[in-house]
Amino acid sequence: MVITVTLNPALDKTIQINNFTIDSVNRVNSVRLDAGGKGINVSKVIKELGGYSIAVGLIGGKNGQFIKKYLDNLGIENDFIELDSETRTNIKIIDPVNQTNTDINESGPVISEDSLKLIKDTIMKYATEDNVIVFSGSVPKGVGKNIYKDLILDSKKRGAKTILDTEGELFLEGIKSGPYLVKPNIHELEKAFKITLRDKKDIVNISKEIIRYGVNYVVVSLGSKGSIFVSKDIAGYIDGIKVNVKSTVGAGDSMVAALALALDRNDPFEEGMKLAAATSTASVMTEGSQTGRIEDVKKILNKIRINYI
Ligand SMILES: Nc1ncnc2c1ncn2[C@@H]1O[C@H](COP(=O)(O)OP(=O)(O)O)[C@@H](O)[C@H]1O
Ligand SMILES: O=P(O)(O)OC[C@H]1O[C@](O)(COP(=O)(O)O)[C@@H](O)[C@@H]1O
Repeated sequence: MVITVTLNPALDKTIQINNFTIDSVNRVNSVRLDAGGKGINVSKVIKELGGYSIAVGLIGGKNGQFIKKYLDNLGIENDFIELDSETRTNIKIIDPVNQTNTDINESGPVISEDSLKLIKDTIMKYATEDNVIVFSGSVPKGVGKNIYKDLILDSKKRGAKTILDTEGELFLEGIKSGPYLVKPNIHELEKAFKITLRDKKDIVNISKEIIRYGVNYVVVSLGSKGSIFVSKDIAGYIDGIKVNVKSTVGAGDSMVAALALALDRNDPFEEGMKLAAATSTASVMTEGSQTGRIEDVKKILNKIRINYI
């Protein structure tokens, strides 16, 4: 089974504005609200792909209740620790005219030591040989940068497979614990290592450095340009597929969802990679942080080709 961990969930508020302009008054065309946060998005996509997951995390206030209800309505099992403070709201401004996506993400509430202990205990309850645990997204204020590293080490000790999708110091610390798979996007990689990645060769080289920490697979997403995957023995890329883009929010989460599901089913890695490419492509065809549609995933899957490097 897949367990998704979202320490900093969000109510995603997607606002559509034609010709969005900073330093000016903008008029809103439409607003939609979705339960968000990276792990929660992963659970939503796993459900759409016909899989099963449990969403674990910290929620609070009205936004937290909105998220819980949203998941309950979708039939996604969840095991949240409830906080006194409010879950954040993340604003996504979509401009269909200029084809831009602007994310304004709040940092989230302050977490007490007691709540942190409760969530750690909850995660460890699920850290067994049968489970794949996905750790993704930012963490709320007051939570140390080594949180993912510690949780991954403890989960691995108990036999669970782990996936890490985060950025900055959380990523740099996290990889030291040797998660089974990591999925940075190219910008996150450049920022974390303070380097410029000019071509595929540069991406493969930095991925090999990450593998030295005991990571089995590094999957680097390149937005509309597709993705690159690297393990100790193989490296390959999948070109991006041109589609009608409605919102890129949650594209990376869709990729992680397919990879987690494939890992849980013991599918060959390359099959999981193809599903990840198709699922993430389908996700950009829907509005807000909604998942891609399974019919689109199936159609796109036929077009996905792996090119070995
Ligand atoms: N504009 C796009 N057109 C087609 N596919 C896209 C587009 N943006 C993202 N994707 C798909 O989603 C995957 C993840 O996107 P990316 O933006 O790199 O992730 P993240 O959301 O983590 O930043 C890409 O590898 C690609 O398969
Ligand atoms: O935890 P972070 O890094 O602030 O990200 C949270 C945001 O990321 C999302 O999960 C989308 O992530 P991706 O577009 O990278 O897949 C939103 O739903 C949410 O608002």
